[in-house]
Amino acid sequence: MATTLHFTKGHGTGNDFVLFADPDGRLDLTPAQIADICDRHFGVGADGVIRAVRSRHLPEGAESLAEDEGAEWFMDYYNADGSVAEMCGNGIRVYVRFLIESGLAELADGDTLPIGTRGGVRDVQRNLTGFQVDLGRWSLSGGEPLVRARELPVARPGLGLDVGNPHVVVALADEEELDAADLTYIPHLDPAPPEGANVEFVVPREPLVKDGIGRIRMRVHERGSGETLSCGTGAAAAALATRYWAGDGAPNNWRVDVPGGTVGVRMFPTEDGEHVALSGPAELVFEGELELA
Ligand SMILES: N[C@@H](CCC[C@H](N)C(=O)O)C(=O)O
Repeated sequence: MATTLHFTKGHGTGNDFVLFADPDGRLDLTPAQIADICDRHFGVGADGVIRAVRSRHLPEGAESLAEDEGAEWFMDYYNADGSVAEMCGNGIRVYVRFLIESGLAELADGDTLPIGTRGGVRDVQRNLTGFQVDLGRWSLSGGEPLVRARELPVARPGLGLDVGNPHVVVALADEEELDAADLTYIPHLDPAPPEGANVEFVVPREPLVKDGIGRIRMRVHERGSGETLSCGTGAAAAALATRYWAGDGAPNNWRVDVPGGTVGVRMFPTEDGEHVALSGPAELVFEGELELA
């Protein structure tokens, strides 16, 4: 029997998502259905699918509620190939906007909305660029795999980081090299992280620091989705890696230019260690209905 799915299409700096509300957790899509929806030729087309479900209806949501009982809503996130991801920095801003505009949640200026994710509860606030999300504590994930991308002259060492999901950041020689990389192919990582990784390629802007703000340009190949116009957690990982490479005195505020626009990254101390926050726009562009097989 066919089911009709009412969906909203949204994006954050061109990283695009199909969102739908399933408050009681009745509509668990299969990986094949998600891949069909995300197909840019035969489906709606998107980098990922986000289901809005109340945390109490999912086992992972129960963990979110144990962490923060205010995390009523869970961001059930899927990559374009149907695989599950722990977190999505652009997606969570778009998700919060979707919750607000659907009348499912409220968020006044200065207030915080905690959202359950597989990477832990994430706090979202409004800000001048749209929304800011505290991505929580970050860590070096220990690996420095050699990364080889098509059309690049040599393999380069990457830096593994965890910002709730896994990333490997690679510094390239210059903008020419960044433009030349063919990210329609999955970059080859040696050794390959068992859980896979999103791979970010970065170059500094000239100058790297202006008015106290670090500036980089980034392209990304996302695990499970391919090259995207932006990746929020990837931008955070790229800024953290660049600050790490720059050494003492490097700034804690960064502007990351991606093919779909610009996002902001900020590192700040908290009682439980340094956190990294991401800010940027969140747009809802159209609504539609589709028949699920
Ligand atoms: N586009 C997202 C990241 C989505 C998940 C990622 N592909 C993964 O598998 O970890 C972002 O904006 O952070």
